[in-house]
Amino acid sequence: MNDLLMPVAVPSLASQARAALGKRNLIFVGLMGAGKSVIGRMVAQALSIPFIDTDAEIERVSRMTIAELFTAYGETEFRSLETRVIARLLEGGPRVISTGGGAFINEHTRKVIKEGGVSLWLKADLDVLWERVNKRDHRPLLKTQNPKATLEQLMNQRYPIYAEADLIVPSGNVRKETMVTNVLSALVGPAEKGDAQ
Ligand SMILES: Nc1ncnc2c1ncn2[C@@H]1O[C@H](COP(=O)(O)OP(=O)(O)O)[C@@H](O)[C@H]1O
Ligand SMILES: O=C(O)C1=C[C@@H](OP(=O)(O)O)[C@@H](O)[C@H](O)C1
Ligand SMILES: [Mg+2]
Repeated sequence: MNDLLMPVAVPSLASQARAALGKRNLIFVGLMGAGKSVIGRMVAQALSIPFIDTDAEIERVSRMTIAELFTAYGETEFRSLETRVIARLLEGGPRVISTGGGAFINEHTRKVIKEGGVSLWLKADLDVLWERVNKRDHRPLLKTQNPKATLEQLMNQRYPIYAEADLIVPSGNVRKETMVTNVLSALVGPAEKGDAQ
Protein backbone atom coordinates (compact mmCIF):
# COMPACT_ATOMS: atom_id res chain seq x y z
CA MET A 1 0.00 0.00 0.00
CA ASN A 2 1.17 3.50 -0.79
CA ASP A 3 2.53 5.03 2.46
CA LEU A 4 0.35 8.09 2.04
CA LEU A 5 -2.77 5.90 2.14
CA MET A 6 -1.81 4.06 5.34
CA PRO A 7 -4.34 4.65 8.13
CA VAL A 8 -2.90 6.78 10.94
CA ALA A 9 -4.18 7.02 14.49
CA VAL A 10 -5.22 10.64 15.03
CA PRO A 11 -5.29 11.42 18.76
CA SER A 12 -8.60 12.87 19.90
CA LEU A 13 -8.74 16.52 20.93
CA ALA A 14 -9.23 15.39 24.55
CA SER A 15 -6.11 13.22 24.53
CA GLN A 16 -4.08 16.00 22.90
CA ALA A 17 -5.29 18.41 25.58
CA ARG A 18 -4.54 15.87 28.31
CA ALA A 19 -1.00 15.47 26.98
CA ALA A 20 -0.55 19.25 26.79
CA LEU A 21 -1.65 19.64 30.42
CA GLY A 22 0.70 16.95 31.70
CA LYS A 23 0.96 17.04 35.49
CA ARG A 24 -0.27 20.60 35.76
CA ASN A 25 -3.60 21.72 37.17
CA LEU A 26 -6.15 23.58 35.04
CA ILE A 27 -7.73 26.43 37.00
CA PHE A 28 -10.88 28.18 35.78
CA VAL A 29 -11.23 31.86 36.67
CA GLY A 30 -13.76 34.52 35.70
CA LEU A 31 -16.85 36.35 36.87
CA MET A 32 -20.00 34.84 38.38
CA GLY A 33 -22.04 33.15 35.68
CA ALA A 34 -19.14 32.60 33.28
CA GLY A 35 -19.61 28.83 33.55
CA LYS A 36 -16.55 27.93 35.64
CA SER A 37 -18.35 25.33 37.77
CA VAL A 38 -20.38 23.73 35.00
CA ILE A 39 -17.82 23.78 32.17
CA GLY A 40 -14.96 22.91 34.55
CA ARG A 41 -16.73 19.71 35.56
CA MET A 42 -17.35 18.74 31.93
CA VAL A 43 -13.74 19.49 30.93
CA ALA A 44 -12.43 17.33 33.79
CA GLN A 45 -14.63 14.50 32.58
CA ALA A 46 -13.32 14.91 29.02
CA LEU A 47 -9.73 14.89 30.31
CA SER A 48 -10.42 11.98 32.72
CA ILE A 49 -8.90 13.84 35.66
CA PRO A 50 -10.48 14.82 39.01
CA PHE A 51 -12.62 17.94 39.29
CA ILE A 52 -13.04 20.18 42.28
CA ASP A 53 -15.05 23.36 42.72
CA THR A 54 -13.46 25.56 45.36
CA ASP A 55 -16.79 26.96 46.58
CA ALA A 56 -18.10 23.42 47.07
CA GLU A 57 -14.90 22.48 48.90
CA ILE A 58 -15.15 25.58 51.13
CA GLU A 59 -18.77 24.67 51.92
CA ARG A 60 -17.73 21.11 52.71
CA VAL A 61 -14.90 22.00 55.10
CA SER A 62 -16.79 24.83 56.83
CA ARG A 63 -20.14 23.03 56.85
CA MET A 64 -21.70 26.35 55.88
CA THR A 65 -22.97 27.76 52.60
CA ILE A 66 -21.02 30.56 50.92
CA ALA A 67 -23.88 32.94 51.79
CA GLU A 68 -23.76 31.87 55.47
CA LEU A 69 -19.98 32.37 55.54
CA PHE A 70 -20.31 35.90 54.15
CA THR A 71 -23.00 36.73 56.72
CA ALA A 72 -21.25 35.17 59.71
CA TYR A 73 -17.62 36.16 59.05
CA GLY A 74 -17.63 38.70 56.20
CA GLU A 75 -15.84 38.72 52.86
CA THR A 76 -12.34 39.16 54.32
CA GLU A 77 -12.53 35.92 56.30
CA PHE A 78 -14.08 34.15 53.30
CA ARG A 79 -11.13 35.25 51.14
CA SER A 80 -8.54 33.93 53.56
CA LEU A 81 -10.35 30.59 53.79
CA GLU A 82 -10.55 30.56 49.99
CA THR A 83 -6.80 31.18 49.69
CA ARG A 84 -5.98 28.33 52.07
CA VAL A 85 -8.35 25.88 50.36
CA ILE A 86 -7.04 26.74 46.88
CA ALA A 87 -3.38 26.46 47.95
CA ARG A 88 -4.11 23.00 49.36
CA LEU A 89 -6.01 21.84 46.27
CA LEU A 90 -3.21 22.97 43.97
CA GLU A 91 -0.71 20.73 45.71
CA GLY A 92 -2.05 17.60 44.04
CA GLY A 93 -2.32 17.45 40.29
CA PRO A 94 -3.38 17.18 37.63
CA ARG A 95 -6.84 18.40 38.52
CA VAL A 96 -9.41 20.74 37.08
CA ILE A 97 -10.16 23.38 39.70
CA SER A 98 -13.02 25.83 39.30
CA THR A 99 -12.62 28.86 41.54
CA GLY A 100 -15.19 31.38 42.76
CA GLY A 101 -15.21 34.66 40.85
CA GLY A 102 -13.23 36.65 43.42
CA ALA A 103 -10.41 34.16 43.96
CA PHE A 104 -8.09 35.33 41.16
CA ILE A 105 -8.67 38.95 42.20
CA ASN A 106 -7.05 38.39 45.58
CA GLU A 107 -3.33 39.08 45.09
CA HIS A 108 -2.13 36.20 47.22
CA THR A 109 -4.55 33.67 45.72
CA ARG A 110 -3.65 34.85 42.22
CA LYS A 111 0.04 34.22 42.89
CA VAL A 112 -0.73 30.73 44.23
CA ILE A 113 -2.87 29.97 41.15
CA LYS A 114 -0.24 31.25 38.73
CA GLU A 115 2.37 29.03 40.35
CA GLY A 116 0.03 26.06 40.65
CA GLY A 117 -1.02 25.42 37.09
CA VAL A 118 -2.56 26.76 33.91
CA SER A 119 -5.14 29.47 34.56
CA LEU A 120 -8.00 29.86 32.10
CA TRP A 121 -10.36 32.85 32.01
CA LEU A 122 -13.88 32.18 30.79
CA LYS A 123 -14.68 35.62 29.45
CA ALA A 124 -18.31 36.59 29.01
CA ASP A 125 -20.12 39.84 28.38
CA LEU A 126 -22.52 41.46 30.81
CA ASP A 127 -25.76 40.29 29.19
CA VAL A 128 -24.64 36.66 29.09
CA LEU A 129 -23.57 36.78 32.75
CA TRP A 130 -26.72 38.55 33.85
CA GLU A 131 -28.98 36.14 31.98
CA ARG A 132 -27.33 33.28 33.88
CA VAL A 133 -26.94 34.69 37.38
CA ASN A 134 -30.33 36.35 37.73
CA LYS A 135 -32.03 32.95 37.76
CA ARG A 136 -30.61 32.16 41.20
CA ASP A 137 -30.05 34.24 44.32
CA HIS A 138 -27.35 32.36 46.24
CA ARG A 139 -24.50 34.78 45.38
CA PRO A 140 -24.04 37.17 48.32
CA LEU A 141 -22.21 39.87 46.33
CA LEU A 142 -25.26 40.30 44.10
CA LYS A 143 -27.71 40.94 46.93
CA THR A 144 -27.77 44.65 46.16
CA GLN A 145 -30.48 47.06 45.03
CA ASN A 146 -29.30 46.84 41.43
CA PRO A 147 -27.48 43.52 40.96
CA LYS A 148 -26.93 44.03 37.22
CA ALA A 149 -25.15 47.34 37.92
CA THR A 150 -23.10 45.57 40.62
CA LEU A 151 -22.11 42.90 38.12
CA GLU A 152 -21.06 45.61 35.68
CA GLN A 153 -18.94 47.32 38.34
CA LEU A 154 -17.28 44.00 39.15
CA MET A 155 -16.58 43.50 35.43
CA ASN A 156 -14.90 46.88 35.21
CA GLN A 157 -12.78 46.21 38.29
CA ARG A 158 -11.92 42.63 37.57
CA TYR A 159 -11.52 42.16 33.82
CA PRO A 160 -8.04 43.74 33.66
CA ILE A 161 -6.96 41.25 36.35
CA TYR A 162 -8.58 38.16 34.81
CA ALA A 163 -6.66 39.15 31.66
CA GLU A 164 -3.50 37.97 33.43
CA ALA A 165 -4.69 34.35 33.05
CA ASP A 166 -2.59 32.06 30.86
CA LEU A 167 -5.48 31.26 28.52
CA ILE A 168 -8.65 33.16 27.60
CA VAL A 169 -11.74 31.46 26.19
CA PRO A 170 -14.84 33.47 25.26
CA SER A 171 -17.98 32.21 27.03
CA GLY A 172 -20.95 33.28 24.97
CA ASN A 173 -24.28 31.84 23.97
CA VAL A 174 -22.91 28.57 22.69
CA ARG A 175 -23.72 25.06 23.82
CA LYS A 176 -21.83 23.74 26.83
CA GLU A 177 -20.33 20.96 24.68
CA THR A 178 -18.95 23.62 22.32
CA MET A 179 -17.43 25.40 25.31
CA VAL A 180 -15.69 22.16 26.29
CA THR A 181 -14.25 21.81 22.78
CA ASN A 182 -13.08 25.44 22.86
CA VAL A 183 -11.36 24.93 26.22
CA LEU A 184 -9.64 21.75 25.03
CA SER A 185 -8.51 23.54 21.85
CA ALA A 186 -7.10 26.41 23.91
CA LEU A 187 -5.09 23.90 25.96
CA VAL A 188 -3.69 22.27 22.84
CA GLY A 189 -2.75 25.69 21.49
CA PRO A 190 -2.72 27.13 18.01
CA ALA A 191 -2.00 24.71 15.18
CA GLU A 192 1.59 24.90 13.97
CA LYS A 193 2.22 25.67 10.33
CA GLY A 194 2.10 22.37 8.49
CA ASP A 195 -0.20 20.69 11.05
CA ALA A 196 -3.10 20.71 8.63
CA GLN A 197 -3.44 17.43 6.72
N1 LIG B 1 -22.49 27.67 27.62
C1 LIG B 1 -23.55 27.67 28.42
N2 LIG B 1 -24.78 27.51 27.90
C2 LIG B 1 -25.86 27.54 28.69
N3 LIG B 1 -25.84 27.70 30.04
C3 LIG B 1 -24.65 27.84 30.61
C4 LIG B 1 -23.45 27.82 29.85
N4 LIG B 1 -22.41 28.01 30.70
C5 LIG B 1 -22.96 28.10 31.94
N5 LIG B 1 -24.29 28.01 31.88
C6 LIG B 1 -25.24 28.09 33.01
O1 LIG B 1 -25.00 29.32 33.69
C7 LIG B 1 -25.17 29.17 35.08
C8 LIG B 1 -23.91 29.63 35.79
O2 LIG B 1 -22.88 28.68 35.52
P1 LIG B 1 -21.79 28.33 36.62
O3 LIG B 1 -20.96 27.21 36.10
O4 LIG B 1 -22.41 28.15 37.96
O5 LIG B 1 -20.94 29.69 36.61
P2 LIG B 1 -19.79 30.18 37.59
O6 LIG B 1 -19.30 29.00 38.38
O7 LIG B 1 -18.76 30.74 36.68
O8 LIG B 1 -20.43 31.23 38.43
C9 LIG B 1 -25.53 27.69 35.32
O9 LIG B 1 -26.91 27.57 35.41
C10 LIG B 1 -25.02 27.01 34.06
O10 LIG B 1 -25.73 25.84 33.75
O1 LIG C 1 -17.25 36.78 42.43
C1 LIG C 1 -17.16 36.53 43.66
O2 LIG C 1 -16.49 37.23 44.43
C2 LIG C 1 -17.83 35.31 44.19
C3 LIG C 1 -18.23 34.33 43.30
C4 LIG C 1 -18.93 33.10 43.72
O3 LIG C 1 -18.54 32.00 42.88
P1 LIG C 1 -18.99 31.85 41.33
O4 LIG C 1 -18.12 32.77 40.53
O5 LIG C 1 -18.76 30.42 41.02
O6 LIG C 1 -20.43 32.25 41.27
C5 LIG C 1 -18.60 32.78 45.18
O7 LIG C 1 -17.25 32.38 45.33
C6 LIG C 1 -18.86 33.95 46.06
O8 LIG C 1 -20.24 34.23 46.00
C7 LIG C 1 -18.04 35.19 45.66
MG1 LIG D 1 -19.09 28.54 40.41
